[in-house]
Order: sequence, then C-alpha cells, then structure tokens
Amino acid sequence: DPTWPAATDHMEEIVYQLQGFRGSLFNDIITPCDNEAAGPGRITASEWLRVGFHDMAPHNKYFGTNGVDGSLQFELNDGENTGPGHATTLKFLANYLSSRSSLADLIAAGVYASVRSCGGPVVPLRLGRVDATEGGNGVPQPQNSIGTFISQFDRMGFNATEMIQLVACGHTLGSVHSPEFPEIVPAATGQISFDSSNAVYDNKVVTEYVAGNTTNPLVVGASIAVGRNSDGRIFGSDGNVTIRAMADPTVYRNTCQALLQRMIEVVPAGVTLTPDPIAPYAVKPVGMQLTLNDGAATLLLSGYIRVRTTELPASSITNVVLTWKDRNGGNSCGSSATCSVTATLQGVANGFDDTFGFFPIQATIPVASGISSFTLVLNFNDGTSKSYDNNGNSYPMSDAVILQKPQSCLLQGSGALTVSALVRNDIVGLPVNLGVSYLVPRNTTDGNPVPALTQANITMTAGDCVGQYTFYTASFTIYGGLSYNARLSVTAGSGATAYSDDFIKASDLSGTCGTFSGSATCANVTVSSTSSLPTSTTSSSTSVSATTTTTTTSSTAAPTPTIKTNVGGYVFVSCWTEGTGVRALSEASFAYDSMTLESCMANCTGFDYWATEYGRECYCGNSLASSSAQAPNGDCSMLCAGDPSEFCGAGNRLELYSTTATRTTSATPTPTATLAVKPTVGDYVFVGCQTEATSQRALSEKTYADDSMTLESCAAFCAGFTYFGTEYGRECE
Ligand code: HEM
Repeated sequence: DPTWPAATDHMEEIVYQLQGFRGSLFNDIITPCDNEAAGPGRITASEWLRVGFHDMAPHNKYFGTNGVDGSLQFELNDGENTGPGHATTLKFLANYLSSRSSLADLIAAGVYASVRSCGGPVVPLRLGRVDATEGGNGVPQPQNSIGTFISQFDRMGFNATEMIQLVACGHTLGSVHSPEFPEIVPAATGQISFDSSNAVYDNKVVTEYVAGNTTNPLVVGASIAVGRNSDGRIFGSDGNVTIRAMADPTVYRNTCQALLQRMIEVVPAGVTLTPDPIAPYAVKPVGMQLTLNDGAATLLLSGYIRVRTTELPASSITNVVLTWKDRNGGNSCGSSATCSVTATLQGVANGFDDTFGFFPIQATIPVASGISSFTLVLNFNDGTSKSYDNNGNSYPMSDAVILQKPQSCLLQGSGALTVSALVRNDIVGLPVNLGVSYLVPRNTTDGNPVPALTQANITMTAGDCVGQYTFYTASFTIYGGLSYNARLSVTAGSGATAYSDDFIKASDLSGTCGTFSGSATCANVTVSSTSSLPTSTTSSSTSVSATTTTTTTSSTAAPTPTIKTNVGGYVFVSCWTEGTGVRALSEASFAYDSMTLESCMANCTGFDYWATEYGRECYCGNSLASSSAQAPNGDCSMLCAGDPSEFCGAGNRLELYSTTATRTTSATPTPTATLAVKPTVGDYVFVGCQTEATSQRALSEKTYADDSMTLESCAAFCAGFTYFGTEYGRECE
C-alpha cells in the first residue's frame, strides 16, 4: 500500500471503488462495453478511448507542449475533433473534476476504464496531469499523406512502427459515422464498425485486415477513392510486417497495454507523473472525520475502513479494530481501558478487478486526551489476525483543526454556504482560512462543456471558545449552480506547518446550520513537542485566556478584500439594490467569469454609472431606476470572479460606481449592450441549454406559450418549481 494519505487517494476511489457501497459510478455509462449513452450507433466506451488520443495528439515533443492535458475542451470547434462524442465524454468526466482529479487525469482514467470495460488489458495509470488553459491542434485526419502521419506521430513521440500499433490498438472499438465523415461512410449507412466485434477489446481489427475480409471503412469502401483510407495506408506502410505480428492475440494485448500507457503518459514538459501507477489499497481509511460533540467533552471519529477483499471473501473478516494514540502519542483515553473501537462489515463495493468491504468507524474520543494517529487490526474468522500500521507510520489523524459539519450548512440552490470550524486552542493565534474549490459553468459561446475549477479563500473569524477549541466561521456564496460539487478546506497557518481539515464534500452539509449546545470552560491545551503531529513538525503552545463559556456561534466572516473607493474616473457610491421589476442600470449589461471592477468600468466607458453584481455581472447606465435603493455596504460581499481582492456586489446587490466627470447631456454615448445568456433570473440560475426529452417534455408539470414571453415572465409563471425553461422563443415550461 502507499502511505496514507496520498495525493492520489481521491482518484484511486474514482477508478477502483466503482459500484455498490460508496461507489463512484465512474464506469456507469461505459458498462457494458456496448452501452450507447449518447444515442444509437455511438458506443460510449469507444468515444472515451478516442478522447484519450485526441487530447494527446497535439503534443509536440520538440517544444514540450500539449499532451494529455484536457486541452480538448477548448478544441471542440477547431474542425479536428468532429462528432458529438468528445463533448459528451468531457461533460461526463467533468462531474468528477476537482482539485484532486484534473480533467487530464480523468481522461487518462477514461482510457483505462473504457479498455478494461471492453475486456482489454489493464492500462497502468500514473497520475499528476495538469489541465491546460487553452487549446492546441494537430490531430491526424484521414486524408493526410503517409509522410504526414509519420511526422505527426514522431512529433507525438511515436515512431513509424508504433504509429501502426497505436492505430490498431484504438480502432478495435467503435465506428466511423456518416454525419461526421460522409465521404467515408455514405449518408444512408449511419456508421460502419472497424471490425466485426466493435464492442470487444480484441484484435479482430488486425486479423480481419490480415485475412482480407475487413469491413474497416478506413481500409475498404468509399474512403479509397477519396484518399481517406488512412488505416489501410498506415497498416500497409511497412509492407504489413508490424500489423501481421499483431495478429497474435497475446502480442496485440501486450503491445496495446504498453502503448496505451505511453499514450496517456504523453504530457507537456514540466508535468511530472507519479512514479508508480495507482493500485487499490489493501486497507484504506476513507471519509475519516472528527466532529466535536455537544458539550465539548468528546470528539466523534467517524468514517470507514475499506478492506480490499478481492482475494478473500469479505465475510471471512470478523471485524476491524482501530486503536488510536492520544494527542501526545500516548495511550491515554479517559476512563476507557483501551483506546480502541471495533467495526463489522456494513457494505461492499467493486471495481473492474477488485471487491471491497467497508467497516464503519464510530469512536468517541475524550477532548482532554485527543487523537494523533491510529493503527488497524483485521481479525479473521479462522482466528488469525493481521495488523496494518501504514508502512510503519501509523495512520495520521490530527485533531488540531476540524471542519464542524453539524454547525455548517449549504443551500444548494443559491449556493449560500456557512462553514464553522474548530481550532485547537494551542494554535488559535494562527490565521484561519476557508478554502472553497468549486465548479462554475463557462456558458461560453464555444460550448465548452467543462466548468471552470475555481478557488476562493475566505478568512474565518474567531468566535466563541468551547473547552479546548475555538469556533471560527465564514460565509460564502458558491456561484454557478454546482455548489453540491464543491470541496471545502479549513486551514490554520500556512505552508509546510499548516494544520488543515481538507477536501470535504460540500454536499455532506445539510441545509440548515445546527446549534452547538452545552457549554464548556475555555481551556488551554499543551501539546508535547515529542508527539508526532501529522500536519506539523513545529507545534506551538500558545495559550488562550480561559474565561468565556459558550453555547453557539453564528457570526459570519469578513473577506480580506476591501471596498475600492476609486476606480479610474469613478468613485464608489454604495451598495445598491436592483429596481423592482427593472434593472437599476438598464442601458448595457455584461457577464463573464473574468469580471473585475476595472473590466466593468471599461465596458461602461462613457456612462455615468456602472455597477458589478453577483460576482460576474456588470451593468451600465446614465440613471438609476427610481425603485432601487441604498443597501448596507456589507451586503455587497461577493468577490469579483476575476479578482478576489475586489468586491463585485452580491445577489440583487450592486457595487455601484459613479463618474467624477461633469457631463453635458448631449455627450451621452450609445450603449454597447450585447445579447448574452442571463446567468440569473430572480432566484433562478442558468443551468445550460438542454434538449427536450424523447417523446415527452423535459419539464412536464406546467406549460404556457405567449408572444410576450420573457425569462422573467416564465420564471414568475413557474414560481415554486425547481426548474423553468424557455423554448422556441415563446414557450415556457
Ligand atoms: C492516423 C491516425 C488516426 C486517424 C486518421 C483516425 C481517424 C478516425 C476516424 C475518421 C474515426 C471515426 C470517428 C467518427 O466517425 O466518430 C475514428 C474513430 C476512432 N478512433 Fe481513430 N484515428 C486515428 C488514430 C487513432 C488512435 C491512435 C486511437 C486510439 C489509440 C484512435 C481511436 C479511435 C476510436 C476508439 C474510434 C471510435 C470512436 C467512436 O466509435 O465513436 N484513433 N478515428
């Protein structure tokens, strides 16, 4: 096993913990191999494998640019990546995008999963790919000459033999489709498969070619006359020597395993992959979390010990015993004789090649002694047992900083988030920050289906002291409608000596923040310097004045940025509300993810007023609607999407600026408004452009149609429903 925790732990769960208890469902739409999630004739597994190649193909080994870097998301309209399969694949993979699972690693994992789901070899998966911020180009096209193919594959790092092999390793799954390649597959035909088993990872694409009975449309048929028979020209480019060798199934399988691994390991210069491919842990703590119980006398340690049961039935394990060390590395745990807890099997999960059993942990730990690490023992039905100590390190578990879930909450609709954390009193002098890593749909005209991974850091404010801990809180609005996908971290201090409780799913929080009940006298904590604290080597012993008692905390944090009083030739007026039924500033509007005060001002050049709203909206005007009114400056608490050191209003709150110039009325310029997707309408946020359902309405509860249709009137008609949608200019459902 790797030493826990490892940077690859999250990806390990996505890739191996597929179905069943706590299953990632990563393989759902590629299982079975012939599943056609995006419609008839489109095998999803084949689309995933092709995405791996197309993301890699722009690589230039001489310049060290591109590779498997997720840049395909920016290349969907460049003419080299035709067909719907790339976008649908990226959209699915993006559900798993996070600060610990880059799109590029997910694309590589998609190659592993699609090949394995179709019965192919296990493609070893090293991790650590970094996502690109722009596209590249250079995907080979069927009409290219053989010389061009050879130099394109050389640029990617594959010689002429490997080119033949890699194409043969790809074109065993799926088909060529007539909508995208009408010169190759005539219109009425729909699609033609590369071989007679287009949903099995086998070498029929080779054997049928060698036997002369192939139907591969890139070898035979219409493609020849128009010079688009690329597979035929590639396979034949060395007199069929290489392709004949691959007619041996073992040679094919081993060659493809090695070459597909190389394909997904093509990365831009500067990206270092993990030295070893990931492998499932034999024993792994998952979802371990500390929570301070009401009254502040005990901590609850909860989570699961996941045991790989591939080689032994889960039922052969009697139980798992977790034994913890106290905060100072000793064996003190209050009145109980042993610091241990026993767990029995609760659920099972499986991957392509593995099964797992989950043993739930619920340990009550006295706050006075705390926890610093634990070890595990598996007891088997035959009386034997086996110990696990994380490669001699024990499994680290710090009680220094705790994200306190019961007093934290998230309203998934609006994205309104409040996080409470507990910081142990010996480190209470350190700055405490809430990190929110979240996804924002791009809503850009290029149709990029992958949301932008966005990070916000908010300073947390100290609240009440409860026993050995002090509460900290912060509030934030997760913009974009995907708040359930966000991940939260609380960090005290910075750099290598920071203490943190991180990567906690925002969707674990309930909609209302509970009250912490029971009081405890604020107390000092002394941590012995010899104890092996996992997240810090230099633990300080700052003392806290021990006077207050407490029951609850509800304060919210003030983010670090301050209001900018002057921006260019404009001065800050105040935080302002929208008008009733009209925009406060109605002459031009803009919305984008790189919003800053400066860019809004630039958009509104010539106007007397401009304002930012909801983090990423900008409005311009020469007068304010009479129904809009001044609001407390504190209401305008959202950070600008493009500059977290500035405020950009909030929901229904404008960060309002006014010109300092004296204008002559006749000089008022023409507004420059452009038609744009409205990111919010009242309490609703824009989700995306969706299709209707097959033979029924996507939204079927209530509909109307009217020539005066607006987003606002449809929203009003659908008030109370979770979704509304407008269609065909004048319909609402
Ligand atoms: C000279 C190099 C290559 C050319 C010209 C080429 C061309 C094509 C074309 C024209 C299609 C049909 C796409 C469609 O109609 O949807 C296709 C499909 C496919 N290609 Fe390639 N390809 C090349 C190399 C590769 C490589 C190296 C791999 C992977 C290792 C690969 C994997 C696939 C897969 C899996 C499909 C099926 C997609 C589906 O069924 O939707 N290709 N390729």
